Amino acid sequence: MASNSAAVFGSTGLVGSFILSNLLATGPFKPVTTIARRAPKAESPNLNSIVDADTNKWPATLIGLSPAPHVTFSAIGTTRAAAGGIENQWKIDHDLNVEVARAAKQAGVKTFVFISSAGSDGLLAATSPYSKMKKGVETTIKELEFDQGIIVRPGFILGEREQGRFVEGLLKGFVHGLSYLGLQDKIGQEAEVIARAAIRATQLADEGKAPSKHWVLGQSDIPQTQLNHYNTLITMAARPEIIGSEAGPEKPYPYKMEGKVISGFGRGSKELGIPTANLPVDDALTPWIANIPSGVYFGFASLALPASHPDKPSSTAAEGAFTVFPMVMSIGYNPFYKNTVRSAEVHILHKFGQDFYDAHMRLLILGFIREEKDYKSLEALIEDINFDCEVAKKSLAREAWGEKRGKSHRQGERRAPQNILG
Ligand SMILES: Cc1cc2nc3c(=O)[nH]c(=O)nc-3n(C[C@H](O)[C@H](O)[C@H](O)COP(=O)(O)O)c2cc1C
Ligand SMILES: Nc1ncnc2c1ncn2[C@@H]1O[C@H](COP(=O)(O)OP(=O)(O)O)[C@@H](O)[C@H]1O
Repeated sequence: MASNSAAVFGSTGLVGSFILSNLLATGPFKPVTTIARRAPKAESPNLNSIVDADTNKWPATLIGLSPAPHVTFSAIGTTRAAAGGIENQWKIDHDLNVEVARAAKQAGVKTFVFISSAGSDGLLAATSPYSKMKKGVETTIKELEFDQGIIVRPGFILGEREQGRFVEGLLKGFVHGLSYLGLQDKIGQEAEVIARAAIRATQLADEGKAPSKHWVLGQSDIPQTQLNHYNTLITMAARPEIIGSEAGPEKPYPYKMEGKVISGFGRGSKELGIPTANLPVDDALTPWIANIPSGVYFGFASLALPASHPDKPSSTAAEGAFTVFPMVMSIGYNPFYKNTVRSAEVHILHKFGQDFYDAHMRLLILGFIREEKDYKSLEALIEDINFDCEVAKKSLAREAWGEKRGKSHRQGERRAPQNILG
């Protein structure tokens, strides 16, 4: 059994897809196996995706995995409407989860994580069928006596479901509104926050820091656990200066997005001395963005600067022509500032003589540097961002990442070649 392999069930759902993308982007887990009815959206050389429409076969498939996964996550769940009635929902939310947990035990899985629900242990557990299903699975996991059982009990799960649900959209607005009152963490949690808490809990368990062998994370533990994740997972000393293979960007990269540069909160230049050009985050235009981990990425930005802009090179005098620059960017909630809306902000590695709001910007995202973190001081945030800039510069300076154009990038004078910008 490899101590760093993981399996994820429910990987095409809301929380499961974030568990998968966070494991692939940041986790030390290799390989990450998914067993699902459909292939997950995530791509990675470390992903072992097993697609099988017959859920009855999943337990045997899990038992047959070699090496057996060290950790297994189950975020399997559906709705009564999607399942076509409560009986069918029971077969998935209860029976399938129970079968998967039993198979995991038989396979020798050490840590089993189940995404349950906040109602599973209160008054509701006795009355609501949904809570009964979750409670039934929790009881099985406890009885199976894994080395470590982890039960995550979120309230409302906030985030864009693949199908996009209207009611959920309304709820999201309502619960986000509560964040101003300091109540959001107690009522509903972002899908990505739940996923990170689940992953971080497995790491704490491996470090012998789980409070018990059957660890239940309640609603207010969830943001706290993932905050620990931000604070302790990455230390400067452990950060690599170069990211990615010498041979060039690997799947799932590149990601592309584009749009007009919009205003942010005006903190970049004023507070940090690091201006960031913001692009609107639109899940409809860039569906991949809903499922990628929040964090710091790097790549190239092409800008259509107006003819009047002092940084517009004479060689690209034509209006609408693009100039390419290396960039580092943050996608997420900026935990230091506790934003409740996800933003995409690009710091271009070039000193500009003038702003370029409204200019059209195209991004080619080639790799992931690190997760976003909370910081004790503004200085610590600035120090980390400056280190990110160095990582981006060094990583992009390699030939397969665009070094051939290194000079022109630095001067911002030519388009990047076809093999990179496509
Ligand atoms: C490379 C890079 C890394 C960043 N990392 C973090 C981070 O770890 N945590 C955080 O709270 N904000 C992070 N930020 C976001 C800054 O907090 C953000 O740019 C700042 O709040 C400016 O916001 P504004 O553009 O809305 O004015 C990062 C920004 C950049 C460009
Ligand atoms: N190197 C750079 N990278 C990104 N934006 C820059 C850079 N230099 C100047 N800018 C300009 O600064 C703006 C961002 O300023 P900032 O203070 O972060 O405010 P806000 O994020 O609220 O718009 C960008 O939209 C862009 O027009």
